[in-house]
Amino acid sequence: MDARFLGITDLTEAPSVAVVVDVMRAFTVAAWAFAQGAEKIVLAESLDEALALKARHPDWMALKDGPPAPGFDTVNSPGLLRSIDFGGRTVVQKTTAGTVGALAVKESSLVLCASFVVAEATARLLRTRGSDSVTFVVTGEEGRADEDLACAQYIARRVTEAETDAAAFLRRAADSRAAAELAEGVRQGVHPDDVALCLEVDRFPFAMVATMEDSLMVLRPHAMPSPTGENPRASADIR
Ligand SMILES: O=C(O)[C@H](CS(=O)(=O)O)OP(=O)(O)O
Ligand SMILES: [Mg+2]
Repeated sequence: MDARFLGITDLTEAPSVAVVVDVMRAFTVAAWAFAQGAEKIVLAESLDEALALKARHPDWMALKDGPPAPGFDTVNSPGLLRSIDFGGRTVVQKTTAGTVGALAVKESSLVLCASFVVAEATARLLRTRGSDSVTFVVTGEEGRADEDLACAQYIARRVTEAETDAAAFLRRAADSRAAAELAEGVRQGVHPDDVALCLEVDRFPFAMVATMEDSLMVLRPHAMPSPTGENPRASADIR
């Protein structure tokens, strides 16, 4: 498999297959929202769009990064999300890096959103699909965020080498600037467990597939049962 690793601003055209990586924290949060029962996540272009969507659909739940804000139900923190019941709800998510990266490749024929918690399911989906060229969008720090790059490289390796050891990749993520900022309270809307939750490999047995639905980019879980026969809920169509 030919793997490219690009920052959001390096994208000159939509790749055919894109894996958008945001470990800290957007796509760890998205996975937790699905684990807590969310039906789908609408990736919003802006805070105003997120609030407008929620105004149009009062039963939807909106989340943003940074501190809590009026109109938003919660923030971009896996530790805080863990105690929320999203059963059957639609979540609208807007963050600084992750959601922007996904929207940058909305023309791609396959868009997966990923982090360590869905690494194996993401790799398995790419393996199953037989993609020979995959562009990993490293969303943080203009493509240099080491937690995102390490995760992207881990998933890429895992597509071809199922036994790849995660330890060195996780160490880089643990040593990243994002991890330090979360731990030191530089970032807002943080739970003390956030970094640890972002570093859990294969916590969830689903990949996350984003498709365009009525002009909105919508993320859904895509069950990737393991060879041992687990059969997690939910799926999304892949074009
Ligand atoms: O919530 C996050 O960790 C970041 C935003 S910031 O760096 O804290 O301002 O957003 P993400 O898009 O999840 O990287
Ligand atoms: Mg990030």
